[in-house]
Amino acid sequence: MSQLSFKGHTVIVTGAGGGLGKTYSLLYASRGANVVVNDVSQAAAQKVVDQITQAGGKAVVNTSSVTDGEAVVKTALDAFGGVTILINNAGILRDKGFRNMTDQEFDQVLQVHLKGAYSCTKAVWGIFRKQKFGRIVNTSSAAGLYGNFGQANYSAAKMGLVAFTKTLAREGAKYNINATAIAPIAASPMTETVMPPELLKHIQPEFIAPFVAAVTHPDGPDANGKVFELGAGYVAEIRWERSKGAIFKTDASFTPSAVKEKWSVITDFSNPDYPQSVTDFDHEAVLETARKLPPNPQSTPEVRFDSKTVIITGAGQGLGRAYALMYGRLGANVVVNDVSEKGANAVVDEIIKAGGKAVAAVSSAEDGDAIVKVALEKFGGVHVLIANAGILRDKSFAAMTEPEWDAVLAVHLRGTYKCAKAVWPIFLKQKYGRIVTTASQVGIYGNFGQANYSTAKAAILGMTRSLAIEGKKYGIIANTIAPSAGTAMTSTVWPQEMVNAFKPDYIAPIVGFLSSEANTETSGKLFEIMGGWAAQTRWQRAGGHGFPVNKPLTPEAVISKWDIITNFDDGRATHPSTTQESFQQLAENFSNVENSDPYADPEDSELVAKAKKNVPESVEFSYADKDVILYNLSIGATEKERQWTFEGDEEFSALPTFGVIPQFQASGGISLDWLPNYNPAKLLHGEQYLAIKAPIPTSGNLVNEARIVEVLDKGKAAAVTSVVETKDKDTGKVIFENQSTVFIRGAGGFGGKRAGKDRGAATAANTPPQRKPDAVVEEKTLSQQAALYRLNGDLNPLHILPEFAAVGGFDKPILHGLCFFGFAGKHVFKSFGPYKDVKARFAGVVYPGETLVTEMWKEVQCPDEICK
Ligand SMILES: CCCCCCC[C@@H](O)CC(=O)SCCNC(=O)CCNC(=O)[C@H](O)C(C)(C)COP(=O)(O)OP(=O)(O)OC[C@H]1O[C@@H](n2cnc3c(N)ncnc32)[C@H](O)[C@@H]1OP(=O)(O)O
Repeated sequence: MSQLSFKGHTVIVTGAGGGLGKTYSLLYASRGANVVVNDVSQAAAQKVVDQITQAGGKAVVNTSSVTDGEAVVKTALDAFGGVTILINNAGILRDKGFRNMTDQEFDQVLQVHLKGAYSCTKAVWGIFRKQKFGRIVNTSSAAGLYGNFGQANYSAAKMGLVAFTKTLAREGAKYNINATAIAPIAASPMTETVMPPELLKHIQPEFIAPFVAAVTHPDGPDANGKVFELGAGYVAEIRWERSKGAIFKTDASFTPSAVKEKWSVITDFSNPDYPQSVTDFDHEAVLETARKLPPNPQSTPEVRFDSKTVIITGAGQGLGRAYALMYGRLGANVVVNDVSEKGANAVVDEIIKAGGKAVAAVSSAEDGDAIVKVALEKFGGVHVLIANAGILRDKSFAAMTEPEWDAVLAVHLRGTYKCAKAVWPIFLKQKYGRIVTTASQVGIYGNFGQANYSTAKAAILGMTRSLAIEGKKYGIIANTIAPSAGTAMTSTVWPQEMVNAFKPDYIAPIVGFLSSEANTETSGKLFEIMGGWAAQTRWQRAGGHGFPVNKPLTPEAVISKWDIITNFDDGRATHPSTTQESFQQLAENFSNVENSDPYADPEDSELVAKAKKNVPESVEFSYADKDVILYNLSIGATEKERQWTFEGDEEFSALPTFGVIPQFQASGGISLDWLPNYNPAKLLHGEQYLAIKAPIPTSGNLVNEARIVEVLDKGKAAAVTSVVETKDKDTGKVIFENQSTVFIRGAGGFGGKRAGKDRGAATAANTPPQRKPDAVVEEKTLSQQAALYRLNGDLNPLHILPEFAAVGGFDKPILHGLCFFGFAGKHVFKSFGPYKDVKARFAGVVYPGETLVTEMWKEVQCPDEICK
């Protein structure tokens, strides 16, 4: 495809003073875009702008904080009169173990990554809608997708951006606004602080920028709402994969013990789904199945919470209330948190009346310390945290106000953070704790009108995964649920019928099992739950494509491999569940070095280098049974050997050395007239190597690719070796590899190198063992052997015209090298059976009618590990 141009586009790149942002800016500018280089460092941004303008590009500096999106966009409007592409790239790190992370460190990271992306996107959104074009790239991270040690803040922000992207994609689609999330691994001033230099050299930002350019170009591939992992030349899409899940009867037998009994069904991914949105689910079928089920079998001992103290936030009604009542029934000390004193007290009364133990903790979920204080004062400890509190402020992104964004993020995300933070030291100390946080299907798949809510919910998932990792060795287990239940919150958006069918009571048992002592294994996982159905959801990653690391990557190259990057169905898809697993596949690409000219050799003279570069067109070879029979006959097969001479024989086959025939026109067609004093009559076949890589078909269409691999100057003569790969034309499967050396007398002395490289089996020594041969076959060739062999395709007059042979220095025509090669190959086959490769040096000429003697030794090669 022709080079993508960004002429007429204005691109805002945030955090563009270094690393990825700088690389994006340079690439866009080199492709004709106007670039707004945003960075809080004036000096760094100016440097990038200078570099662009010196190269003839157009760019301006903006030093506003990304949380002031209006100011960033104003620079674009002032300088270039518009904006078409926004790359939300700015970011900071404040890595800390969760125990030591300060609120400030948490807030700062969320502020720059999440609020920054929100603010800049908000500022371009109206413009994009009006002009009916816009491209947005949000920068996520593997740490967000999978969680990471010491990055609870960063994981939250980065996972939040995934859902933000998915919601923007839904809302922007009809305005031709596309949003894409990337999880790049690249060396940058930010990663330099956390990664070893050895690693950094492999993960250059230049491998990321072409992808970003490709997905933001108007003619780019469809990446709207999609998420990609990329780095070190490797690129793959990831998507959600959901287990079929388990269905429970929604009666009194739906308990945590019943959930335990069916846990392996919930987490069974043998027949998964790939939902695209919150609506990709057959509610009615689930309810129908649930209704018909017998009471749920219970595991023993019963899952209970005696002497465990459980904090539930937002427990005055809905889901939180259902949880509180369940825990009360199962023996727990229940701390009922709610902002509503009335709501909290009512639930406490209900629990106590039923014989349970409970206390109200009336405060905002953001005041985690106050809630934990109540638990400690009343019950002397805390073992379980169910972070459930939440609010909705649904609005289309165009209409959403900053307070609406902030309020939702504060209650859901900061509330969950503050409560987790408050219980964390207690959990660490007692080496026990269970956390269940609340995401939403909206946070998994994105949803129209819920940019704030989906972002907050996904952020909770990212944070929880980091907590699961950090808590592991302290017996702390943390999971996230995405419940759909009829609650006061959902009743504003759901029809009444659905609210009734999806009772909060049907979520509680799953939460109960996850938060119980009985759950010792499941941590950092995500579950979708509703109406008696529960399933696990995880990432699936396409097999992806590894671009060669020694070649600059281009947007065009990315687009050319789009089908592979986004193909989940070619059997190569994986399920990374940690940053380490995610990174492994990227790291495998470190060694993906493509030799643009695999046969180039720095020692080659200009003459030779030029000859090697001259790659002939591929040559096709079609053949039928009779070509096989002719070949077999021409190397001495008889009418009695019907497997070689009668096409109707059950074992009809080609003799193994037939492998030299399909390639002959390709290797023989390589031009040699560039050699000094080249005379075709002086050419002799010097050596042949044949590898048989697949069963030999008795007819077919093959295709041959030939290259010169080596040219040696033997003083008086030249020795030229070619390599030919023969493939099945339809399947591309390699069937033969040949390496042929021709020896051209009188064409040497051109100043080339004398000795060749080790090409493995193709340059194997030809010295036979000292002992007597294990087998000897003698066979007389026919006087017309060469005349017959010619018909396989080598029409060299050397083998038929005495006058031509005379110029070559022979008093009569000589036999084709490959003819007596075939005889010898047949002798080996008859004596020892099939072989996979064969190498010969033609050390002397053979005249038709002479007798060939093949002496054979069977050598058993002892593998190193046995013989050492
Ligand atoms: C399929 C792909 C396309 C192929 C197209 C082929 C078209 C066909 O139609 C052509 C043919 O079939 S011709 C018939 C078959 N070939 C022959 O009969 C050649 C027999 N060999 C000879 O005559 C000599 O070995 C001879 C003349 C080759 C060499 O003898 P000398 O000149 O005496 O060489 P010597 O002094 O022993 O060694 C000089 C350097 O050359 C290397 N060498 C020797 N024999 C070689 C050989 N057969 N192949 C490759 N290299 C060879 C030596 O190792 C030596 O190298 P160095 O000096 O670096 O040690």
